[in-house]
Amino acid sequence: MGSAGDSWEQLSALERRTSRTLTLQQPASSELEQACETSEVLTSATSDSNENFQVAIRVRPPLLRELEGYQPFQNTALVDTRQTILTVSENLHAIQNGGSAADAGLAYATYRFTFDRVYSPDSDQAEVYEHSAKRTVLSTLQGYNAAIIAYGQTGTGKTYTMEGAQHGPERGIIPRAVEDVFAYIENDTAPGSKYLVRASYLQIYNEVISDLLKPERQNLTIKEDRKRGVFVDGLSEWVVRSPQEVYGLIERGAMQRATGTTKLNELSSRSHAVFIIIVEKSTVPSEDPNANGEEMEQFRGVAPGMGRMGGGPQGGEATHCVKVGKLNLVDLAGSERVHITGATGKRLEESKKINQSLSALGNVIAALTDARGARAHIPYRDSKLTRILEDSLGGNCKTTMMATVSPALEAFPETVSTLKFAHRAKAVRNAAHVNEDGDSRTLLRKYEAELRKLRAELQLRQREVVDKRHLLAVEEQKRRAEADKLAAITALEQRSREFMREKEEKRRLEARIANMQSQLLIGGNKLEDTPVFRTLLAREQRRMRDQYEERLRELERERLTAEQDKAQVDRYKALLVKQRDIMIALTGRLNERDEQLLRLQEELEAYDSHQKRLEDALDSRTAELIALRKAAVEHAAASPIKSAPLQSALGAWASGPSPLGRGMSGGLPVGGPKSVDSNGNGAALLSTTSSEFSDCSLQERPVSNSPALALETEVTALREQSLTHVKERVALKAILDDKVRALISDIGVSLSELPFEVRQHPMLLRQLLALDKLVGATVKALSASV
Ligand SMILES: Nc1ncnc2c1ncn2[C@@H]1O[C@H](COP(=O)(O)OP(=O)(O)OP(=O)(O)O)[C@@H](O)[C@H]1O
Repeated sequence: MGSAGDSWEQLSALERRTSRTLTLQQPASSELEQACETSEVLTSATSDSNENFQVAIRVRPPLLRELEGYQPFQNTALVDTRQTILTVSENLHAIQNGGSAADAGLAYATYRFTFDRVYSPDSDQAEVYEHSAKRTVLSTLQGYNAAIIAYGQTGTGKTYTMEGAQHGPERGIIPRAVEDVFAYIENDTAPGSKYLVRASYLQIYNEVISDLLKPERQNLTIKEDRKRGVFVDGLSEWVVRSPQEVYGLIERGAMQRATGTTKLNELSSRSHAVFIIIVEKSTVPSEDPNANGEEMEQFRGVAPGMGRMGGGPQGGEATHCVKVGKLNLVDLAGSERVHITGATGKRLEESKKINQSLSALGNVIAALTDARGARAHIPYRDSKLTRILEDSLGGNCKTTMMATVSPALEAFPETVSTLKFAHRAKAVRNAAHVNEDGDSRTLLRKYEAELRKLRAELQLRQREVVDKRHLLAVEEQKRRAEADKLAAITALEQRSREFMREKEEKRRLEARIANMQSQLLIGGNKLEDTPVFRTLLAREQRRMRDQYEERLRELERERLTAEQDKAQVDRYKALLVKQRDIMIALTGRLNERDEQLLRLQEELEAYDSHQKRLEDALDSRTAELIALRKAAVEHAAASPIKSAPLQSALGAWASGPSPLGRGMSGGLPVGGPKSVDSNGNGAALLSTTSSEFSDCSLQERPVSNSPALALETEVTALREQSLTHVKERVALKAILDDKVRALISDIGVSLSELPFEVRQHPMLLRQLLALDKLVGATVKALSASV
């Protein structure tokens, strides 16, 4: 970091560079006139108008300290009548007196510059504002970025020009700009236009950016984005609705601004201050059907008297056009020569920083106006000041640079330096364009959206309030109705009590009357002793007796009917009980029959299996018998010894034709005992066969001890057993048939005994049907199994 002297050297070097570029050299030996001509020629070469970057010079009046200094005051600045040319000379007196260059002397420096506007010490604040600020300020309302930058040596009137007094004719550019902005909005009668104004105030002190409206926000950083351009992150923005609100902010910020007393200025600004006004303007095309006055009124709530609004509650956001203009009002700290100001310590540090940043500003201007063509690199980032003013210098901005100078001879070098700097700045070209915001990020859009939301909420609340009121009214009605009801009940009770009292009273009176009547005497007799009374009484007694008797008869009839009904009911009950008992008995008997049937069935099965075993045994014995007989016959035929008894025993088998030849197999009919038909006819067949066997057994009797005979005997016994079984089965079947028939008949009888109405009872009918089915199935099963 260099010293303040170094910084000043840098500035001087910049001046030298600027001088070279302009070839505005101090006249060497030529006449002053010649120098002036040279100057004029050179200035005219760069005087082409640049709408977006205007440079104006203000020469302030001499201050008291200059007028009353150790040397007599000597004016060095001369403004031409057209207020565009400024001549500064160390010997202006000579020129003013029509002297020649020779008169002025070569030792005196003289410069002539052309600017967009030059203000003499006679120019007041209003004039400066009207010609050099107003247009720039109003361009903000059209959506342009704009900047008014006050530049100059310390104590030359930068703060005076920018701020001036808050009221009265000495108001500076800032208060006038604020007034103009609000006046313009007030007068904007275009339907659908609405505005939002907000303000910020910052300072750069010792290369630290701080928020003058929120002093706790220090050391803020600079950022940049496509939409907002360069901006200070975290800087507070205050929505303002009137010039007074802005003045309040300026006052607050001014109290925070770093100032100090220097040799050249009792209240010197030791920081660069930037007051920022952002104006958002929303316009709605007149044909927008959503346009109405309501929105305007709503918006007036935020910024009273801020123009005509449009856009319905739905906002017609798609058709809204929002322009955002930003106005930077910059009051730079003044450059100073340390050896003149005599700064030390803190002041010296401040001076160094101020000069450094101003030097950076000079470098940016030099880079922007380099005669060799636009330089690729513009050193905006060399200081906070140039970074913040990036848009204003060579960017998207309409800028007015207001350079202030002192007319005093003692400030001549600084004046020349300032003028050269300002002259160089005239070559800066800005490309300003309207900032239109198509998206919803502008504060105005956000406010509109918020307003719509709040309005909807308000409507809802109002509705709720109405609903609640209605509810309260209903509840009040209900409460009143209940009170009325209570009152009516109380009145009714009261009436009832009164009625009861009256009734009691009446009864009492009647009793008294009766009592009194009973005590009345007619013709010296008591009333009840009179014949008329007795006749009437007897008639009345008769009538009453007749009535009672009739009533008694009626009661008797009713009693009889009731008894009959009861008897009927009892009968039904008895019938039902009987029916229930019958059903129980039937069920019991059925169960018994079931068990019997099961037992019989089991017996039958046992007989069957036993019979089958017997038949098998019979078959095997018969086969054995046949085999034995056959062997005996063969043996007898083959034996040389003919045994008569044997022949006799073999009988027809040995001599006659074979029993097999008569269609018999082994002497037994095919099928044997199995040929019993289902009708029991097999018994006859069996007995026939048995008699044949009987014949055989008679022939075999002589050889009773032979195995064949024994077998025959056994077969005969088996046949008899089998026959017995068949008979038993037939008998069993007959028993079963009888029992089933008896059961069916029992059920039939039981049913027929039931009274007709019981038989017709639906439940009984259902049970009977079920029973019938059960019996039928049982009979069928029995028949099949038997
Ligand atoms: N045009 C003017 N008419 C009358 N008085 C002026 C004018 N310009 C400046 N002054 C006075 O000059 C003095 C210094 O002015 P000012 O403080 O505005 O200078 P500055 O450039 O802001 O100084 P610094 O850079 O030190 O802050 C003040 O007293 C101010 O009132």
